[in-house]
Amino acid sequence: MTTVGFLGFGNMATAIVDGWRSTHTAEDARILACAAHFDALQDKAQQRGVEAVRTARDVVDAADVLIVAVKPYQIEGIFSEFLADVDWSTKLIISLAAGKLNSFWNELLPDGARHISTIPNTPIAIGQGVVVAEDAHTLTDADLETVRALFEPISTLEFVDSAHVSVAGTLAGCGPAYAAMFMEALADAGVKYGLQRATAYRLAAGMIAGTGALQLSTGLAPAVMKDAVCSPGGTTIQGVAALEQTGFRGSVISAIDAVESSR
Ligand SMILES: NC(=O)C1=CN([C@@H]2O[C@H](COP(=O)(O)OP(=O)(O)OC[C@H]3O[C@@H](n4cnc5c(N)ncnc54)[C@H](O)[C@@H]3O)[C@@H](O)[C@H]2O)C=CC1
Ligand SMILES: O=C(O)[C@@H]1CCC=N1
Repeated sequence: MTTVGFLGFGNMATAIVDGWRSTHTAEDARILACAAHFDALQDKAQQRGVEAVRTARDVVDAADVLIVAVKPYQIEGIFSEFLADVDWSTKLIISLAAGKLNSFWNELLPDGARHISTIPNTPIAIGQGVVVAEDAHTLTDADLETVRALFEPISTLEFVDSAHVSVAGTLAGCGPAYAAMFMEALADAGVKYGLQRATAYRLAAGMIAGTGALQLSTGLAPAVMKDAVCSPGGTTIQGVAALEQTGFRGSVISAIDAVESSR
């Protein structure tokens, strides 16, 4: 039986376990987790059939697959407590930490450590995530099969070269926040015109889900999809023109710029 250990059990770790539970993935694994506050962890873990343990060292010692789900800036401090005392070649390490790539892990861990850097996103909680994985890693073929077995049932797993893994992770990993803001703005507009908020959310979310599914299914360029909605002299093009006046596309690109320049 594989033991999967979560170092940190916050938003992303719980989303992954929720995704596994909703897709009957990793059902025969023992799953354990630690967090900064044991009492709060116990509730979250118990609800999900996860064993709560007190320290990072407890997780590391028990885990065959170690999922690093603490904030990126915490990693070195946490690992320094036991770095020299662990046989890292016995562990498959999956990092979720934004900005901590293969080169970081190569420097932190001794030769022979088996690690891969990924950036998941929150829709993984319902089995519809995107996981960006760096194509430079130190995993064996068998380890890669394990990564696929854990992530493919709950996400689209996309391997990206080291030079582009950061922006890919930003687009897919931070993107749900921006998509949620778009949904909120559409709903606010609906409410402004008298729609019930719950109705407005259903409409906005269904529209975004359907538009994404249409693109994935047809492979159409988003520009073509937009043109198909804009009849000549029609109403949608009025909205397109208004969005351009306030720099809609430029705003989105600036958001990605802001994330990338903060790394
Ligand atoms: N939230 C998201 O949408 C995404 C998050 N990530 C990455 O996932 C990682 C976790 O992010 P979130 O889950 O959002 O953060 P979070 O703040 O929700 O969870 C962090 C967890 O680490 C625990 N923790 C803090 N100090 C600890 C310590 N000394 N020892 C053990 N556990 C400790 C906290 O108690 C908490 O359970 C980050 O590295 C982030 O870059 C990556 C992609 C998307
Ligand atoms: O904002 C964050 O730090 C994480 C990284 C990717 C998405 N959320």
